[in-house]
Amino acid sequence: MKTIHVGLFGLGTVGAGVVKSLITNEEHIASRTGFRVQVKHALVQSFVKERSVSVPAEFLTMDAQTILVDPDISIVVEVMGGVEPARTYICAALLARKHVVTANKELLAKHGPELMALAAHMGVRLLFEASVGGGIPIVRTLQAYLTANRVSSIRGILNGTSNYMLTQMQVKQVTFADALMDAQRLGYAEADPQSDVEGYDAAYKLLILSNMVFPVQSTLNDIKRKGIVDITPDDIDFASQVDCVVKLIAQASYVDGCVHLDVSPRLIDRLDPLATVRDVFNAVTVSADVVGDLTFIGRGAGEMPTASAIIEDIVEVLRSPRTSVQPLEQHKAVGQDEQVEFLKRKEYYVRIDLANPISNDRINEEMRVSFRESEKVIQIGHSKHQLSHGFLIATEDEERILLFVRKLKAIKCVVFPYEGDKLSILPAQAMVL
Ligand SMILES: NC(=O)C1=CN([C@@H]2O[C@H](COP(=O)(O)OP(=O)(O)OC[C@H]3O[C@@H](n4cnc5c(N)ncnc54)[C@H](OP(=O)(O)O)[C@@H]3O)[C@@H](O)[C@H]2O)C=CC1
Ligand SMILES: N[C@@H](CC=O)C(=O)O
Repeated sequence: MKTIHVGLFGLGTVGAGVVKSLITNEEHIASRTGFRVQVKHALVQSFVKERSVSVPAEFLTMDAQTILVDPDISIVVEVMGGVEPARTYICAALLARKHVVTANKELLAKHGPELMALAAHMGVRLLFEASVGGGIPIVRTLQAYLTANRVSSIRGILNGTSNYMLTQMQVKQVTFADALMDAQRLGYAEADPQSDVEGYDAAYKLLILSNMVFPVQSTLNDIKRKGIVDITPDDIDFASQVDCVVKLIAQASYVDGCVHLDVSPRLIDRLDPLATVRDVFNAVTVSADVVGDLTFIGRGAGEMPTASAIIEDIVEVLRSPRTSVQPLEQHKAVGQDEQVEFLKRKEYYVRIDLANPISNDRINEEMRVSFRESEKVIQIGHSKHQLSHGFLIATEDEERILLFVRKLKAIKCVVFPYEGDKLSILPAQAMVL
């Protein structure tokens, strides 16, 4: 039986998971593919760092050339993260006619088209299942099993760290900082966790999916992005008062020849299927013209789920060293900044943090002058000392929310979409509870 030698760029959380599972499942993979798959070298930055997998000293290298010039290594797995030097090493591997498997969403979101073109030119494969949704097989499903469908939207939870943190804050009442530390300890967070909590990571993944299914090529600049950094336990509490939960939702829609991309926290109804997606789980609903809606759910981050996606890509290379799927023909986006009418948000969750306590009478008075009778406002809660107030507001004009906030001399205001149904069942008039 032939042995396939793999070179790893990186031996952190994901790299260690790949090594462990290739060892554990070596016989199983051999029986299913007819190949033995073994990692020969791993590129690291330190020889002395403690690792979750024990490897012989000669296995590690700090010189990328050890992998790049080794003729035995036919598949390179890039799990180091970041743009450089990952991009340079991947290009060098492709130029050396090695297949590349990567989990690097940031690199793909920023340089995906050029790397894919290089792989196609060199006649080798560049696979990236692990870059979106951790262990969920969403990338190949979209590429290979929805080719005859036209996709109209993708909506989901694409960042395991944020979802884990929001769940911990909701269920165990832990602070934002403690929840983040926990996510880092569990290996879910990026090396720079700002990428997770500021919504960049989810935006990279949304862009990768969007560019696979829509005929218009988008860039990171086309994404409206907001992360969970401003979310407080009060938001989670106010959300529960109206049977909602806070989730970081990534959404891509293709309407009238334009792609609309948005990553933001949202108050979603607790009966929304995404509301039950907890902890590190991710979920993606794809809507397509022939098949209808398909929902995928699974662990979106962590050592083993991500290793699973990488190994399935390695197996895919063994089965099909030449791609059989034609990429979608795309044209560049033009004039996409105008949101189409039905995508415009009209219902908002608003939290106002004030420097001094304020009475409900005063809030009521400001509301009367700030909002029209046709607009709807409910106060859904306030913190113990009335310093933090939560509202649901239905308005055609987001500016009026800011005007209302300014009148209260608030020091901080958080506004994001509300997707529950409490406002729709109210009569059209401003009111305070
Ligand atoms: N963690 C997860 O759940 C998931 C991660 N990903 C992606 O997978 C990739 C890896 O993530 P993860 O394993 O968590 O990251 P880690 O930070 O745990 O590991 C990174 C590894 O790369 C090595 N490395 C980094 N920079 C260099 C460099 N310049 N030269 C040599 N070696 C380098 C590090 O070496 P050393 O150990 O010596 O420091 C380390 O072994 C990232 O792109 C991430 O976005 C994708 C899906 C899920
Ligand atoms: N940091 C990422 C890791 C997987 O892509 C996440 O939390 O989702």
